[in-house]
Amino acid sequence: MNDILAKILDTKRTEVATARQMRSESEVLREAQSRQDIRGFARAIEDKIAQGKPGVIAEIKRASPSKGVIREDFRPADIAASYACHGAACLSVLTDVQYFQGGYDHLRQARAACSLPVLRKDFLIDPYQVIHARALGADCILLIAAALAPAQMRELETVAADLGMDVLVEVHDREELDAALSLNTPLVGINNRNLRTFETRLETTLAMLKDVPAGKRVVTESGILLPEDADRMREYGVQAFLVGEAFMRAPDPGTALHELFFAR
Ligand SMILES: O=C(O)c1ccccc1NCC(=O)[C@H](O)[C@H](O)COP(=O)(O)O
Repeated sequence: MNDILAKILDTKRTEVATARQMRSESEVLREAQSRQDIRGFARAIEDKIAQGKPGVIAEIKRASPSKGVIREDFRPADIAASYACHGAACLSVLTDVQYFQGGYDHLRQARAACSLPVLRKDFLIDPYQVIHARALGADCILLIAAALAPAQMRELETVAADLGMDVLVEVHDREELDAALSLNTPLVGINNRNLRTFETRLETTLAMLKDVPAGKRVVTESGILLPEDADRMREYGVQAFLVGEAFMRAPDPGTALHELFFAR
């Protein structure tokens, strides 16, 4: 239990137990089901790609365990609007408080500021959190294969699908990919960052591409910092990207998105 992922998952178990005491799952479910405002997340990525553009999932995060505080001037609504203006397909919003200084309000504010679909970026281990994601307004959830058994992932995917949400399943190695491929979702995120050691290598995506079957959409995640990084991925046929730090460190995150993907 000495790696950061194990520590985060411990925190999540406590958070879920506390949340259940504060508000029952059936009450949160009623709120989630009453929302009629789902935005197609996978669809938005495919639409961009069909237009010959990259499908960029632009992240909103203040801090991370590996980098500490990344952005001091942190206004989720302004950041979301800037991403929307500069060609993002979707948003990814950190809702974890303890390790990423995220929050539920960040998701609410970002989503209200634009019409882009939103991923709840958090460490989901329990149906309660999936239902809560929709109640907050999320259009997609993240399932991290390093954190979940295959049967758990399938259960959480079913809960998400019943609420109309898409799923991005995240893997870092071949074994996790095999587990992820048992899900229905077409969205397979290959995280270039090892969540236990923080080592980040773009070769992680490139090495695993050949193992992803046709019909799945690879999203390369983490460590895309320079236009050359994006170009390298495109040369190998990768068309969907999840990017955080490169945008969050820039004075205007949307301008940084434009420069990374559209300036040449
Ligand atoms: O980034 C971390 O330190 C981290 C630690 C433990 C679990 C997850 C972590 N990050 C989540 C991500 O993978 C990134 O937020 C995402 O892929 C964007 O990466 P980047 O463009 O490098 O900010």
